[in-house]
Amino acid sequence: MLKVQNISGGYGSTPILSNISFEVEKGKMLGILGPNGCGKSTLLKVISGIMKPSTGTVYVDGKEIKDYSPKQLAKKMTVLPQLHATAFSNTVRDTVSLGRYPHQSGFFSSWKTEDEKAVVNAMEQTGVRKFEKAQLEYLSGGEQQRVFIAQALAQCSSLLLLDEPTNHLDIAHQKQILDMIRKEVTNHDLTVVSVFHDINLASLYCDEILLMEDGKVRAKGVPHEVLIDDQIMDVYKARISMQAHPEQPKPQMTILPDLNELAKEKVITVENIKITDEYVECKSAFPLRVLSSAVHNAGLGWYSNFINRTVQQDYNIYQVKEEFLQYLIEEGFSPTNTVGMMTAVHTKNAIVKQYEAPFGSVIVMVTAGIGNAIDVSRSYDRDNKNHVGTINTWVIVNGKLSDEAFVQGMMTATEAKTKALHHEKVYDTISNTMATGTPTDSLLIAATQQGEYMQYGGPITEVGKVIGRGVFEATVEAIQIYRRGALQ
Ligand SMILES: Nc1ncnc2c1ncn2[C@@H]1O[C@H](COP(=O)(O)OP(=O)(O)OP(=O)(O)O)[C@@H](O)[C@H]1O
Repeated sequence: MLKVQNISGGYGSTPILSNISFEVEKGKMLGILGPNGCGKSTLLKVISGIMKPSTGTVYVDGKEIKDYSPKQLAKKMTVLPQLHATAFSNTVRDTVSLGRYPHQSGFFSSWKTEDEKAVVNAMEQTGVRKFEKAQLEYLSGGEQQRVFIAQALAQCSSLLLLDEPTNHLDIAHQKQILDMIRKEVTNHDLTVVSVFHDINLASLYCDEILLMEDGKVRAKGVPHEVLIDDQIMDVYKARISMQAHPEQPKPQMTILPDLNELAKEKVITVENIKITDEYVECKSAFPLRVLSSAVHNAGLGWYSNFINRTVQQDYNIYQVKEEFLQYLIEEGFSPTNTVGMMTAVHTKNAIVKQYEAPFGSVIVMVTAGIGNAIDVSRSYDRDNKNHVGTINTWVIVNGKLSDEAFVQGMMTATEAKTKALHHEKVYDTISNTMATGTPTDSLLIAATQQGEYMQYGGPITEVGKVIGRGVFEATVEAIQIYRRGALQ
């Protein structure tokens, strides 16, 4: 659909673009990214024919753009430049109707049903029909932007060139406009080339990304191939981290700020752990990075409080999440800053230990109810009912863990727990084989993210050695206490 070949050019004698080549297939959306001043808008001007390159060629549908008449080209291609504050004295409807000019023979003299349909449809899609009689100059920046998007859509061309289309729009309208453009791409084979400043929106909505740097193409490809931490940090000269999107296989970027307060030394010790009749609590003055399978706030996040709450054996497990949230609120815990587990084991049977390591200390907390212990390799033989009996484990590391160290730390802790069950000869009473855990065990790995950086958390790393030993010893002790009949 669009082929850009060896484009170089600039303003006067100042070169801006240098040997740019790429293609966009029909029905695809390409996002152009790059730092301020790298030449994104200049490239759009060359593609649209507004600016002549010093060398190179732009083809649309196999034909050079210079071989199209302006009207023919406007039927093929619509350009939405960056919105600048200007006073427009036109109504919204008239502004959108201007998009139909390539389809007119004499201006407005040949207004047809299909023109009317295109204008109304574009106003409805962009949510501006309610303003159709209003003067454009009285609309907000975001509303004006939507009117210009409607004008571009009313043109009904097969190639849309957009320069920061969501500039000025709030998140609901960013989503509405981009969802709508995406739908046109997917359902009606519209081809889109759009400049973005928001890397995350470009990643979410575009099939491919063209990353520019100093007037050149630094990379082009599908979002996960182009939006790589090191490459983005190098091009934008900013510290960032790429994370997985919760619903789509599209990487999302987070800025990593250089905040001084992060540098202050922060340490967790056994003094931070308090045991009441109702729960074991770890209260920190600062948030820790946590990966857990807890009841409340499972997954990866930052939290300052962890609680392991004792409940009665007849606790109604069907409304656990709602009830736990209510409990946290009543007890004065911040639901968004607390990770919560529950157990039928009395808090007085919790084992809390501190281990010193070369990088700092590690705190381990375990409560072990083994009345429902199972052999995971034989769980297919069981019913699906939940019974009382859970092993809850916390591992709190005074150190800085990578994502893989968090996951490896969980594996190391799980293996240590299973080894403790074997050491204590805990059996699955149904299969009559050695148990490996219980069906409802919870595990939490937390790290202060201060001090020594640890890339790995497996059994022979410094942190893995402490996790392995600590979880094993604490779980053995917790099982022995349980067996002494201390369960309430
Ligand atoms: N009309 C002009 N005359 C002279 N120089 C210009 C003109 N327009 C842009 N430039 C220069 O060309 C370079 C590229 O500008 P361009 O607008 O293409 O960058 P951009 O990547 O779109 O930037 P931004 O992200 O800030 O919108 C900049 O150094 C800019 O100052």
